[in-house]
Amino acid sequence: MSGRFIAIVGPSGVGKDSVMQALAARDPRLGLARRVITRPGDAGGEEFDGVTEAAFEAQETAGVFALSWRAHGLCYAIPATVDAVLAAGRDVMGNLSRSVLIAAQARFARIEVIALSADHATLAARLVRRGRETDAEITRRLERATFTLPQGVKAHVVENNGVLDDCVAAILTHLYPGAMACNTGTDK
Ligand SMILES: Nc1ncnc2c1ncn2[C@@H]1O[C@H](COP(=O)(O)OP(=O)(O)OP(=O)(O)O)[C@@H](O)[C@H]1O
Ligand SMILES: O=P(O)(O)OC[C@H]1O[C@H](OP(=O)(O)O)[C@H](O)[C@@H]1O
Repeated sequence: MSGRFIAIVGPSGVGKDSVMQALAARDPRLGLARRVITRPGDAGGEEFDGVTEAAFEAQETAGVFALSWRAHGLCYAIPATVDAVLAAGRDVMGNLSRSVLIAAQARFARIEVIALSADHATLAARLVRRGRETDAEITRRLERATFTLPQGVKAHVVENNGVLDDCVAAILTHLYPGAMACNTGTDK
């Protein structure tokens, strides 16, 4: 059976990248899709392929992306190379925009949507502490926090207000019910 594409979604600052990195470190069954983004490659945060807008559009036209979308003035994509990993039966996580979920459900034969949530004050404090965006950009990101999931999207909602490990454990239990999560790291 093919693997599942695990879409990790939620407002900016909710912890999508942190949770995905922790999941990948905790459980070798979970791969991580490396995104293509029109953001300077040294911006920090997740590992991604930074490209110019012209290069992005050329790759998009050439069909090398499984999914692509625009948000926060940037272009984002999940490369179609994930198909080979899924075909080999491996689950792969990807950080997606909530706006691309209908397309994602159509694109992948098996998909799980994990919607992370955190309260507004927590999101704001995290974005300021992370310091990747300007104050104005942070304000715009927080305004988008209430974006609702498109109708027809079936998501499993997991809170990430508290300890990251609790959120990670809840996701592993949902993805692999009844099975012991493989723990290759150390519990904190
Ligand atoms: N459970 C947590 N407790 C404390 N800090 C956290 C937790 N989860 C994430 N953070 C911190 O919050 C900040 C935002 O997390 P992260 O970049 O993973 O969010 P994101 O959802 O991927 O955001 P964006 O969509 O803007 O990329 C980071 O600095 C991260 O270290
Ligand atoms: O608000 P929505 O549309 O759900 O998410 C929009 C985009 O915001 C985040 O981008 P980044 O990782 O902060 O650059 C997400 O990863 C997504 O690509």
